[in-house]
Amino acid sequence: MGLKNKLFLGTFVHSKALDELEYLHNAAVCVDMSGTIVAVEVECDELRARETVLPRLGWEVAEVEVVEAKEGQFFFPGFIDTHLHASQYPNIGIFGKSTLLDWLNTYTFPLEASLSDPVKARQVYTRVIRKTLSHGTTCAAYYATIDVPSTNLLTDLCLSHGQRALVGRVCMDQLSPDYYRDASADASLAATRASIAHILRADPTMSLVKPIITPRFAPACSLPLMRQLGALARETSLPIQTHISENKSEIALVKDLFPPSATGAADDSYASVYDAAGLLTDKTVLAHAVHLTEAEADLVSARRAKVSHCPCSNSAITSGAARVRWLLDKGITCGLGTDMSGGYSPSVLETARQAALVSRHVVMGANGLAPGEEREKLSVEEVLFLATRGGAEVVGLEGRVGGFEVGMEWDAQLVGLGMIGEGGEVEGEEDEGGDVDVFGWESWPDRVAKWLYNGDDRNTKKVWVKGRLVHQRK
Ligand SMILES: O=c1[nH]c(=O)c2nc[nH]c2[nH]1
Ligand SMILES: [Zn+2]
Repeated sequence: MGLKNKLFLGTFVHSKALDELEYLHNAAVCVDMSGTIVAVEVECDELRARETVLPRLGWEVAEVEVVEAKEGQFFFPGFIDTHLHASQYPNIGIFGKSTLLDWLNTYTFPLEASLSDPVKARQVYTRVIRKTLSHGTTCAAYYATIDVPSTNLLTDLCLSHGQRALVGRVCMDQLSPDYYRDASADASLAATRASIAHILRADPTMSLVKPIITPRFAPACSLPLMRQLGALARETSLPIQTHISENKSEIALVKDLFPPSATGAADDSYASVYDAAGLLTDKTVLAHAVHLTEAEADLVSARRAKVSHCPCSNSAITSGAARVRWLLDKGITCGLGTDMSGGYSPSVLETARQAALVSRHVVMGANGLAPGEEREKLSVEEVLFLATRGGAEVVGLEGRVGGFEVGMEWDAQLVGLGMIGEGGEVEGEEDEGGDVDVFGWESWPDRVAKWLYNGDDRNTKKVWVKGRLVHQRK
């Protein structure tokens, strides 16, 4: 791929802990040809890096590519979108006043079914990858559709565009329209195996793309199918993604469809249905988890399953306000999901902003719950943790991406804010800051807060995955 050793210079910001961002100023990060961070040096300008760090690494100074963050710019880990439907991208913003079950039938199933057209699938999947990369999403956990060839195409496009991804063929063999349903549990399993085999052929070491077993959600899956997918997860050690407790009517439907007499579970809760089928593992990503009961959250925690918090979607299709602090207090690992197109935005930054705001609604009293305590509020630092390190743990990439440490891979974005000069103009033609104006007197935490609340893709200047430049703002 013609990759070179790289030297990144400037300010680096990443999460140290849930509520703590670390600011490394005047720092140098060296990334080798494989995309791995091999040195992180503070108090290190270009001269010092050339004279001491590069020789120590045995690198030819002339062959190193240097990328410098200018005044007002900083490097930040790439975002991890832990839940989105690549196939629904054309529908973002289109949901009217629907709620989950009518939204699926009205907007979603017809669109997903139409992507069995390979020309349309290529158009949509190319666009969603480009768009999410342009918003700094370096890793995405994608739902595709039930169609194997177009799901394979999504894998191929992630690889050619260089986006890290988990790709899931959607499994659904009941309670969905005739035109969009797997013919049987066995057919669903066989198709899933075919899409897994394709990924393993295309990326044998799963260095960029990994398969993820994807039962759509309990109502659309028969018990035999869920059990077979649970067995497949045990056989392959692959991750699982599904939805849980998003909407009250959905939960009532699950209780009707899966009584304990059928599942063998101790109760009729949504989490118990998945658990009884072997789908609640430490590699399971559960989207939403808005209305979990205390006992369900304890079960999710005991199984070490993860939660993808999708605040844009939960507000858009009126699902409710997930209690993230409560989930975190239970020891459940959480990340953020745009959940396009239940969610209206391709941006994890927007999702982080909405996570902060929804947590304030929890404090004010949402979901028919009594107003929560102040501490339910999520801070700027916390939502950015969820968008990076939290997301990495949700998708099983902790220690590999989500921060700037030796041994981690360089999945990163260069963020630029508008620096305002004395005349009130943005300094430097190409340094558009979008809605983020920085006057120069703000502290670094305040600059990052301004980015969180007003930033967008105009601030995402460059994006790398595994050391490869995969997006550059024109
Ligand atoms: O947000 C959601 N999007 C979906 O496509 C879906 N399918 C089942 N449940 C769902 N929830
Ligand atoms: Zn979803």
